[in-house]
Amino acid sequence: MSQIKIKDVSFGYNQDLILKNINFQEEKGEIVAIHGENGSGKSTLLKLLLGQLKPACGEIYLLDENISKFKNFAAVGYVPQVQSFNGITFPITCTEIVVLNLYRQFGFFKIPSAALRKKAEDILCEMGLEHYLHVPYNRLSGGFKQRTLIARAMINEPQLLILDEPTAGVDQNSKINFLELIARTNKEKKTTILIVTHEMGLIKEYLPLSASYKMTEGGLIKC
Ligand SMILES: Nc1ncnc2c1ncn2[C@@H]1O[C@H](COP(=O)(O)OP(=O)(O)OP(=O)(O)O)[C@@H](O)[C@H]1O
Repeated sequence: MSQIKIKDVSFGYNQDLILKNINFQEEKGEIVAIHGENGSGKSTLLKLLLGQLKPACGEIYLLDENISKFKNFAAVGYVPQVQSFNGITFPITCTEIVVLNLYRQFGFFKIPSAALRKKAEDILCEMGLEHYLHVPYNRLSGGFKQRTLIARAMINEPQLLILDEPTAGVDQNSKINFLELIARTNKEKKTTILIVTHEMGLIKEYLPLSASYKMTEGGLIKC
């Protein structure tokens, strides 16, 4: 069963196609990286995969199901760029950011139970954030913010983890810690990982990639 299958997909925000006839497949347990110039369409491809955009033509399957019918988004963890969460100005804590991703399990009153909060705290501790559980997210360093966003994605124990430029904007040590964490997660939990990156050299050094692709002129070329 393919975890991701993209078949002859094209897409444009207007008449001009950004993605042209893309074909791509990723199997269970693989780690695959995509890189490419700014504006080449990497984030657009991820938005199509997450069902946020609809292809002009072609088909997309997630966990063997057509994206147009796909509902099991708890099985797909998405880690956005750290910068996309930098706009948070209210004092939401790390634990709250993580527990909110369990909203499907909230009960009648739509608030998280003590057990769910404990689950969020446990995963943050696993990520080495035990001293930051109640610290407002916007006071954390870039590396710790990134770990919080990974904990948020991992709390649903996803089969598939999609990472959008996870090493951008964090220091070298945090990058390496993060990549070691991703490699460990893949090995121990057999999580399938798709990673969009500008730092292919670093990714290749620290992750056992099954394949890498370059996005260029609307196409996806295997490297
Ligand atoms: N909502 C939108 N409406 C119109 N055009 C858009 C929209 N979002 C992105 N684009 C355009 O689509 C193209 C691809 O953008 P995209 O963000 O997918 O590239 P990217 O490869 O992820 O870039 P980067 O590496 O800079 O993050 C760019 O030319 C961008 O300006």
